[in-house]
Amino acid sequence: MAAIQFRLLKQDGAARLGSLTTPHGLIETPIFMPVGTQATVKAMTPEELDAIGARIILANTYHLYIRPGHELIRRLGGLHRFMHWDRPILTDSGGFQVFSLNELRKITEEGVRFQSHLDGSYHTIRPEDAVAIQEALGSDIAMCFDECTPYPATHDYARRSMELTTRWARRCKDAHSRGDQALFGIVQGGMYRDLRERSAAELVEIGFDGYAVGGLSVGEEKEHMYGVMEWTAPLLPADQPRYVMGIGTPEDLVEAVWRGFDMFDCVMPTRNARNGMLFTSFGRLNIKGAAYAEDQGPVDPACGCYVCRNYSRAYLRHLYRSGEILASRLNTYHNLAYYLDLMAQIRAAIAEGKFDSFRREFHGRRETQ
Ligand SMILES: CNc1nc2c(CCNCC3CCCC3)c3nc(N)[nH]c(=O)c3cc2[nH]1
Ligand SMILES: [Zn+2]
Repeated sequence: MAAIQFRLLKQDGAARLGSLTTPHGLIETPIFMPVGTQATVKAMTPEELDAIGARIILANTYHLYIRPGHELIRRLGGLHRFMHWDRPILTDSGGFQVFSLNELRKITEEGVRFQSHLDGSYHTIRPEDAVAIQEALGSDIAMCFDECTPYPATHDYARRSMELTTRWARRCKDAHSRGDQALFGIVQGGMYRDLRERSAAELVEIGFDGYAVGGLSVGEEKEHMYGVMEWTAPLLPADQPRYVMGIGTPEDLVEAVWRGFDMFDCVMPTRNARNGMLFTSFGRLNIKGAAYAEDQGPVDPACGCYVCRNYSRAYLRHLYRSGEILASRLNTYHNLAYYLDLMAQIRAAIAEGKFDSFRREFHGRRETQ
């Protein structure tokens, strides 16, 4: 049987309510996927992730290849056992990380040659290697090895980059043989409609278990980001998952769902938490602000999470200013709970056919505190 089964349960405009069945359990979509780069969602235990409703998390091929090594993880029973997470895992192929972590990298037809960001040793990752690493890790969903086209890029560069990504996608599919693991293609093409349409068509022609849209959230203006989403989503099979990579803020999530996407990942809720930036139903809140020094209220009165039920803004501000480890833990817990609860609200709105009014109301009540 196929590694995953996607069922489209309801449409509300372009927004979709779906369910994704994987070997490690069922996922309701639209879904936000917490990022766990080095086999951990920073500052959170798997039990805490489960308690706030996380149903799939991300890990990264590049980081785990560099340290501790994918063969070690294979020998120890795979990534689920290694990190004590028995729900679905999606691994990114490392393309984006190689480009963003290593100035000294060289892209050739064969693959990418780069120096380890840890010890400077030289490595080459080819599409076939990226697939083999993900098979060793045993993630439920693997991503093709792609080039995330930088922004800005000329049409000519974006075309050549997209064509390379398509040739690499073909090689990834030919190399992929793990039957209980899905493989997603990644649409590229920069900010050019003709290239995005070609990339989507070429990947659908090759045939994958799901499709991601890459090359976004790389510094482009919002209208470019939303434009690419609008052009691309309708070209991807309606009965398969659509994942837009590296997205995004709560506002971006609502806009991407509205344009027909099902899966999202972003480091913001976890990374911003460690910097004291908290997400709430009324916008962002900077917990180190002096205004909160004696504020006995919760981060967000509308949030029912463990942190908002038991700790005051004053206490969280104290922890953060004191550099306490608990500051990262509680801030991360709340931010992820907020993101996951937002997705639950979005799913409920689509189920009731009320996503349009949800979207208007959502944007209407937000500004940074
Ligand atoms: C933040 N913006 C952004 N992220 C992108 C990412 C990374 C998505 N997040 C992966 C997790 C982070 C570390 C562990 C896995 C992209 N990844 C790929 N393969 N291709 C992109 O075009 C691609 C494009 C992206 N744009
Ligand atoms: Zn909360």
